[in-house]
Amino acid sequence: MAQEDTAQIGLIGLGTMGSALALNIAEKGFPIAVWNRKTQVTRDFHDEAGELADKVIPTETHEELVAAIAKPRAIILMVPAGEPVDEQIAKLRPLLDADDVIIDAGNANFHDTNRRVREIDDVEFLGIGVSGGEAGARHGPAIMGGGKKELWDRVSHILEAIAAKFEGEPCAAWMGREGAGHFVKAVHNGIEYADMQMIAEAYGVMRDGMKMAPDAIGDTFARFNEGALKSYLIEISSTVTKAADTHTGQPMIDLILDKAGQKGTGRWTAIEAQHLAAPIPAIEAAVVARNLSSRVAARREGEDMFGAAPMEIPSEMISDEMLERALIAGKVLCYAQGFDMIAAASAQFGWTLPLPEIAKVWREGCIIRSAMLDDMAAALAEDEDRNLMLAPAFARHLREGHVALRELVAIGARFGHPMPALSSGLSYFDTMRTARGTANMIQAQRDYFGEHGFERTDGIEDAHGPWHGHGV
Ligand SMILES: NC(=O)C1=CN([C@@H]2O[C@H](COP(=O)(O)OP(=O)(O)OC[C@H]3O[C@@H](n4cnc5c(N)ncnc54)[C@H](OP(=O)(O)O)[C@@H]3O)[C@@H](O)[C@H]2O)C=CC1
Ligand SMILES: O=C(CO)[C@H](O)[C@H](O)COP(=O)(O)O
Repeated sequence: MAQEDTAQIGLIGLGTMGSALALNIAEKGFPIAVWNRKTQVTRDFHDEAGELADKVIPTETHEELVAAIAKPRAIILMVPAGEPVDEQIAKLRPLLDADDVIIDAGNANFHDTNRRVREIDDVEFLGIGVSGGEAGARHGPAIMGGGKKELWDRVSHILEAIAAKFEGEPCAAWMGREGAGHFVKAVHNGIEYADMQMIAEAYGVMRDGMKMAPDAIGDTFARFNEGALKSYLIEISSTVTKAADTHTGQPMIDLILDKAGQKGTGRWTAIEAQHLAAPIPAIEAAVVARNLSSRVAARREGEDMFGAAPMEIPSEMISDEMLERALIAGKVLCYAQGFDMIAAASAQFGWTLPLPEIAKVWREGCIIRSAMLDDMAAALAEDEDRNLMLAPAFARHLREGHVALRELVAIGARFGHPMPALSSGLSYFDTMRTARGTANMIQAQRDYFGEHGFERTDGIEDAHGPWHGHGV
């Protein structure tokens, strides 16, 4: 086939995600012009594109890139969030026409996307969340779009073509105005953090409490993946636990330092949840767990002083089945918290975020894809305002799973296995089924020291206690 000389779309940033996305776009039949900061990367990318090379137009300047794309142009940015995005926008703006659109497909902070939508008045701008890692970007990611609907409609034929499909339906949809797509992607990543942390906690129980070898742990995760837990994260947990290091032949997992990295999306979700007063304790606990994991030296000092926390758990007290049931309950609670936060943002920002559609988009392609998501989409379509834990299908999982979750968390406390996400999930569950909580004590204390007032159970509002000589 002859080399195309006009591209239907452009892409900046041929790193892990950008290169995979560009090949996916080319493979779906859309000629694409590409540019990368290091020019050699662009040349190598084109040289290595194989039979897709004819659909890839390598360019070495922004001017060349812009000239290679059919009008009205669409250019995807796939560079690190923050300054690199602003820099690329600044370079492109003088070269583009008013109806051209820059599409930031990285993991931007949605506040930055809101700002860019407001500030960029000479070209169009869309912010889209893309999930699925390298393999997803190459063969079908989940895509969460944000910005003007008419702009989304203009490029959606390309985005839907490259997206993952669930029973033929593209996992790509418009979420709402401004930074709505990046917001939904951030919450996706928050759920991802919590789910990963819960799996890591179960792994810790198997490794240190049940003294299981990595291969056996991998087999257990593989078994979990045949039931209600079926999901990408459980599947890859099995794969990574069973892999051997090519240099030493030892289990790879044993050679990885227990210090988790993070690029920001989980933290942004936790921070935003506080602004929204949206309760997402399992997600927050997962962010804290990553932060704590980085305190390697301090943890070693702690172990030297107090002794290692995790102890072997008597075999009659623990089982695979308990772990599986606890993880099922935990997983439901991760998603319930995430969707609750999305609903809170929808109300706060006036975005009308489409909750059932979000669950549908997450059914394939993304990192948190799971067999539960189709049922979640149905439950949210039935009643968007109901917390997912109250929907019959998920209430059933929780009825069956919370006993195991409770036993596991109790065992964790007794035998020194930290379970920040699982225990936060349990605590959330218990709080959410306690009609009479204990915040009356908080209110009494606030009123005592600050005359803050409280609402009485008999309906009297802005009441005060008798502590300083006056009541009601
Ligand atoms: N990796 C993943 O699983 C996922 C990542 N994302 C998001 O996608 C985006 C890209 O991530 P990823 O592909 O993993 O990152 P990589 O580090 O693999 O690639 C980064 C790319 O951005 C370019 N770049 C870096 N800094 C600048 C700059 N200042 N100006 C211009 N170009 C720059 C690099 O160019 P050069 O070759 O010249 O260094 C490279 O092409 C990020 O926002 C990330 O959060 C989203 C979903 C999943
Ligand atoms: O968006 C992603 C997956 O959905 C990226 O892989 C992201 O980098 C994951 O977050 P972190 O690096 O903080 O673990």
